Amino acid sequence: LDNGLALKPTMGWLHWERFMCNIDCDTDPNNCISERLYMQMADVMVKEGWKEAGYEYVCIDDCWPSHQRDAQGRLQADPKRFPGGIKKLADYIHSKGLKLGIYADVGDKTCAGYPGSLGYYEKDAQTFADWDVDLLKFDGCFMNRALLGEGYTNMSKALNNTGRPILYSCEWPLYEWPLKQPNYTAIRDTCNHWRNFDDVFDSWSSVKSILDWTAAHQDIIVPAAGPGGWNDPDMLVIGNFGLSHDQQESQMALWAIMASPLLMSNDLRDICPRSKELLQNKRIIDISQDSMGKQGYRTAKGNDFEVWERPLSKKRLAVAVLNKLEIGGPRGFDIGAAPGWKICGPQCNVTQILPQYKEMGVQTQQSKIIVSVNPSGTALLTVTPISSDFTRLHK
Ligand SMILES: OC[C@@H]1[C@H](O)[C@H](O)[C@@H](O)CN1C(=S)Nc1ccc(F)cc1
Repeated sequence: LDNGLALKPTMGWLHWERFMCNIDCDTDPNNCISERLYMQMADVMVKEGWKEAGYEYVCIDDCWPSHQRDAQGRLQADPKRFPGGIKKLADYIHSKGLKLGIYADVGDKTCAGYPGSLGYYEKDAQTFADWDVDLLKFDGCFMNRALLGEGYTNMSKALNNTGRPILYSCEWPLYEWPLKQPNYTAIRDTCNHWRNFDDVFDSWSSVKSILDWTAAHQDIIVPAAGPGGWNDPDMLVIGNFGLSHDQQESQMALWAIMASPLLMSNDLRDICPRSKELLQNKRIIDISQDSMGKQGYRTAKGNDFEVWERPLSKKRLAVAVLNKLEIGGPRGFDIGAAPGWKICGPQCNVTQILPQYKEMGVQTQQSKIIVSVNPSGTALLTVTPISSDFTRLHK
């Protein structure tokens, strides 16, 4: 969507996978969906280097509203859980130099049964603009599938008509695939990023299913990605409970290769240091945020390895090698066998980023570079060609 936003994949935090629809603030005040949760996350994001690393949007998901619209027909936050209201929360988030995201639904109700926006697109868009909201995640539940496109495009226009730049995150293709293959040109024209596939869960099988779906549909979805519009494979679940450290490295590496939004869903108030270091790894974030904005894709698969590659600016290439075998120990893979290796001519610089940082120095087309990859883990590297005139001029 050409609204000047999401020129790089959106980075931030989104409550859903970790906090879901926990509205019991009486017995669980620290984890319920309340203004306090987002204010505390914002505080931590500033204090603990998340903002500095690039994480900017603090996003509310489902279950924030009251079940009734107000007398003017406007959505309103649950008064007990958001006593200050959304505008005041946005002011607080902005005072921290961060941006606020909110959630609504194209149909009659949200997926959790709160008021939907069908019939209220203009009013809800104006309400969010009046509250100084910076992002809208627009879900697709309780909607006639044949009318999804109309709904998503009408809300896109409504947001634009408010005059406030609001990043528009859609679930249009996810809900349309069961009906027909979505038109990704229309989707890119309408949204800043779009969910294509099932909700992520805190498990390796969930992350694998998202990668398998993405690879199976890459010819259709990858060309649609670029500055202003991205494929959204859903939240980062790094820092929670279900992924081993190797699997966390796999999600971080492959979400960067896929040019995916980096929206964490975890508890930043209580996260293990290794996960924090991984999520704040500058070299991986640089791949994700690369200025050329071209999505990577799976280039090889075999012997229970997968190679995913992403073209980067300045003729560089990011290469990720995923070991899909979940038995045995670390296995060696020759990066020289990666399809993209042909860019290493006559020479190239190779830097390994995961599982640990290692400068591998100058290599040639014929180099044999064996990287060790743990079961369900990923090795992530960048390859930088050294052109011959460079070498001649810099002898
Ligand atoms: O209610 C909101 C929740 C999150 O926003 C997800 O990111 C959205 O994809 C939708 N969503 C949920 S749980 N959707 C949903 C998931 C499973 C299901 F059987 C019915 C609805």
